[in-house]
Order: sequence, then C-alpha cells, then structure tokens
Amino acid sequence: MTSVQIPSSTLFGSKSSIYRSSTIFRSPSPFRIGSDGSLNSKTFRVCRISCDYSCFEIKDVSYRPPGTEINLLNGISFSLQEKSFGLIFGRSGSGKTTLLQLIAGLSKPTSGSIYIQRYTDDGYPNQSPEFLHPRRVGIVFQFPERYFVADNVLDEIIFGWPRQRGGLQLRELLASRLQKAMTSVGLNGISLDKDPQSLSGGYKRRLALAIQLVQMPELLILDEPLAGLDWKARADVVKLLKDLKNKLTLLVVSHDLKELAPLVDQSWRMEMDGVLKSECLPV
Ligand SMILES: Nc1ncnc2c1ncn2[C@@H]1O[C@H](COP(=O)(O)OP(=O)(O)OP(=O)(O)O)[C@@H](O)[C@H]1O
Repeated sequence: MTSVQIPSSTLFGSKSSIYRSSTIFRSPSPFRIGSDGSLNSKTFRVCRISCDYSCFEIKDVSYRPPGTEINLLNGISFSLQEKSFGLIFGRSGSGKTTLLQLIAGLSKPTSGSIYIQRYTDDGYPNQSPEFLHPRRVGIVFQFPERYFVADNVLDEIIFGWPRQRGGLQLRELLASRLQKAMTSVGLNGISLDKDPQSLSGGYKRRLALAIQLVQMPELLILDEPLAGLDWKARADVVKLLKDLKNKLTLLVVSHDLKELAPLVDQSWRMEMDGVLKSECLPV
C-alpha cells in the first residue's frame, strides 16, 4: 500500500490544519484508464482517514488566591490541540506557574472552566466538553529533583503508588508501564538501585519525567524544564521533549525560548496583569 501525504487544508480547509496532515491510502492495483482517457472509478479506491481531534481548552479562567483582593489571572482563554507543544512565556511573577497549577487541578479557578473538547475534522465540536480530570494531567515542577524523597530510582518512581488492599492490580499495571516510561526517557541503562541524587542534572530531569509518564497523562505540563542545566543536559532534554511530543500533549512554561522554539506549535505571552495573549516567540 502506498501513502501520499497532503496538507489537510487541501482536503478539508479545517481550522486545525496548521498542525495536521492527512493520509490518503491508495489501492496498489493499477488504475484503469478508459479509451476516452477517463479514470475508471471502480478501480480507484480512496479512503479518507478520520481526523477527529481533541483540544485542551481553558475558557475565561480567572484566579484570586483565597483571602486576597486582587486577581492574579484575568479571563484567560486558550486552546491547545492534542499532540502539540504549547509554550507560555512572560516576566517573572506574571502568574505562569499559577496558571499551570490550575490546569493540573492543584487549585481551583475562581471563575471559568478547563475541559477537553473533541472536534470533527472540519473543526466543529462533536460532543459535549469533558471535564479535564487531574488524573489526565501530569506536572513536572521547576527543579523537580529538589522534591525527590527516595534512596533509589525505583522507590522514587513508585512513591505514591497505591498501597491499600485492592490496589494490587493497579500496581501491577503501573509496574508494567515502568519499563516503558524508563525507556521513553532514556533511563533504561540506569540501575533502579541508584540514588536519585547521584544522577547528573539531565538524568534527574529524565527521572522526573518518567515519574509522570508512568501515569500515562494525556497532557504533560512542565515548568521551566531547562532551568539550572548545563548545555549538554539542556540539549538532551530538548531532544527528549521532541520525542515526547509525538506521544502526548505538552504545555511548557519557559524563559528558554530560543532552545525550545523548534518544538513550539503555539505560544502565548503572560502579561503582568494576569492576561494571556497569543504571541509568536520573540526569537
Ligand atoms: N496563594 C497566593 N497568594 C498570594 N499571592 C500569590 C499566591 N500564589 C502566587 N502569588 C503571587 O502571584 C504572582 C505570580 O506567581 P507565579 O509563580 O505564578 O509567577 P510566574 O510567572 O510563574 O513567575 P516565575 O517566572 O518567576 O516562576 C507572584 O507575585 C506570587 O508571589
């Protein structure tokens, strides 16, 4: 079977066409050309692959910390398509981390909603929005290695796994995912007995990613993934994020715009008044 890549905009003119391309599969049997030069449609079988897709959507989200008088975030709305890479940048203290925490379900917006919306290939919502449950989201904080608690890599990864009765099946499932997660972040050569604090900076970040990937999040949020790393480790993490982008959706907050620019599908600037604006990276 041969396949021909063509831009989805050619096929559908969809609003999401900047991210996706569609594939037409063509029958291997030769076309029959009629004596008048026309194509015999019975032998030319083309099937269109469905391109329904989901978006993580943030709608009119505002946040005022309990007991305070001022909104940190004001009417934030944006949409991030699945398997794409979104980057939020902006000055320190503008509220980027606060927004990530809301999306991860660690705190609740004062108003607004956060959900998943499924669309047809021509850009129309095709079912009701679904609440974005925190279990579908993984978050890696800035300097995640500071929060490592275990004496060895294995315990670090399984820290927080269910220990109560009845949780065995889930733990077995998680264990079977462990190998996959370790492989996908390039940690499979590392002994599970190793002290996490003895790993290099780049490997500590890989471990932090593996801890989240075991839970198979659909959306992975990363706060300053390159902060504090040397040039080699930064390059390794950028490469890793590029690989991960094919498997899940990534939303990243970073000041390292130049290094991440090649991965970015969509970007936004957070203003000091807690307003988020769609903006190309200034690089
Ligand atoms: N619970 C809270 N109560 C009051 N103020 C808060 C609370 N949480 C955060 N802030 C303040 O909100 C502002 C935004 O913080 P946040 O960490 O989200 O910014 P940021 O853009 O991620 O900054 P950086 O780039 O330095 O990480 C800061 O001034 C912070 O002190």
